[in-house]
Amino acid sequence: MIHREVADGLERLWNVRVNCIWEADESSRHGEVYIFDHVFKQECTNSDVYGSVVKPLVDSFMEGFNATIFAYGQTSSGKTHTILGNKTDPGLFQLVSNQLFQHVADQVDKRYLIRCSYIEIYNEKINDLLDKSNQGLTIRRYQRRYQRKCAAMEAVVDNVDKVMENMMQGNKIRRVAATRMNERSSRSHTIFRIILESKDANQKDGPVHISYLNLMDLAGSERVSLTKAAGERLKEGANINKSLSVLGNVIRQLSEGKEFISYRDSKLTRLLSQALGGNAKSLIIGNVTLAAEEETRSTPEFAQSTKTVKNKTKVNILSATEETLQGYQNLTRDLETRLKKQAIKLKEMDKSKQEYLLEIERLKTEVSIVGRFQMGASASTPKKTLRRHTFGHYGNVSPKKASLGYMPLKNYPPKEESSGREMRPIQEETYEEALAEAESVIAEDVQVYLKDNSKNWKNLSMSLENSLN
Ligand SMILES: Nc1ncnc2c1ncn2[C@@H]1O[C@H](COP(=O)(O)OP(=O)(O)OP(=O)(O)O)[C@@H](O)[C@H]1O
Repeated sequence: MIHREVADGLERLWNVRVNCIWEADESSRHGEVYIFDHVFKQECTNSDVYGSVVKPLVDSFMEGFNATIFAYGQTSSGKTHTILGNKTDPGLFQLVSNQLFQHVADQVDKRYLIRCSYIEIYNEKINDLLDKSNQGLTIRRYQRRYQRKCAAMEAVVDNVDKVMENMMQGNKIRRVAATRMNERSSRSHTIFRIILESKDANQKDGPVHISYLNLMDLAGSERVSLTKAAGERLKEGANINKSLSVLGNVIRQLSEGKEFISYRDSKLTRLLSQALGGNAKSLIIGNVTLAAEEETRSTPEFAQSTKTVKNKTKVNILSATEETLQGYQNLTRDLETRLKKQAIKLKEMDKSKQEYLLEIERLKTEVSIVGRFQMGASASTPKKTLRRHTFGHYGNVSPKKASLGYMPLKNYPPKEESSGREMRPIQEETYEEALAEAESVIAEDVQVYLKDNSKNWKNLSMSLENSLN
């Protein structure tokens, strides 16, 4: 029983001993004793579960058999805790990965390639948890093996940390929500798949063994009367219950030896078809709470029906040609993944380019505003003022010339420019030179002005000539 159940003062309604579980109330009309390979008491840890039932399955996986482990049970019964665990009680993810990479390190005469993928089935839609952009995947048969898979991203992993990194990355986007029964209730079924390819290091063209290990955390069945779900949670709950009910039907059909098995009725059963009646060794972990009657009963009943399902398992060996094909497929997949990443990068670069272009445009506008301001300032200053101040003028000047910045020589140097600096007295020859230069400057001005204002050239030349006299 978990903290919430203890805090709510719930009673223990089930008894557990060795490999049996039965209802504490003997008078219950369901007073059946359910017997399994193992029944773990509530004091047991994930490591106890792993050591007893999971490790042998992982051993088979490493020998080349497909394997599937799924956690099944009502909402809040501890499925995610079993698969993910916590710091003090590591989950199957961590324990399986430790075993796998320890095995790989020990086998010096073998070469391995290990990949992993992580998907969720949410409201009957398959989403890639390792690649956010890869959503709504379709299920396909592959390699003439009647296996089904979807084009999820496969990440190459070569140590435990990388497996955990991928798992944590996927968990960040897995659909989880708070319900009345569980603060972090899984709203989707997840499948973490490890693909192991191995071959003899000394045989160049030797056979390749390939096997799949699926670690599944199913969403929990839930009763609306207990969860009080509404809106989106209600829709999710309905989808979860529906897919679990299809799973129950498939198990029943398999256990009754029916010819037609309704795998196609849900995405979950289609993806699980290998694990249920196909080429895989499967382990079902039924999670229950001892504090509920009816909901808890449904789990041992389901688990019991799976016991009669017979799978046909064999080691998967790829021929040399298939290995090559597999290699090409891997290469294509890697390239596709890299292409996708590049496309995302390009998009980002394009975005930054757009931002740069906008910035350039903004700076250009600023420059032109400053330019206009400077032009305006120079337009308001008589163009020749400075030049003429350098040599000054003799005698009186006409009002027009004065407006252009000319001044009588007797006023030279201008008071406002004296600023404490002593000016050189103007010599007679200097004046002659200055006058000659002034005339040439004015002639230049006239030429320029005439060019620009050809219509008014006569008036202007006259006025300039007048002002010089
Ligand atoms: N064996 C355990 N030891 C300690 N805490 C546990 C154990 N099992 C479950 N819990 C706690 O109970 C709560 C519900 O567990 P968990 O989320 O694993 O349930 P679940 O079956 O995955 O639920 P859902 O189907 O709603 O996702 C969590 O807070 C979890 O930490």
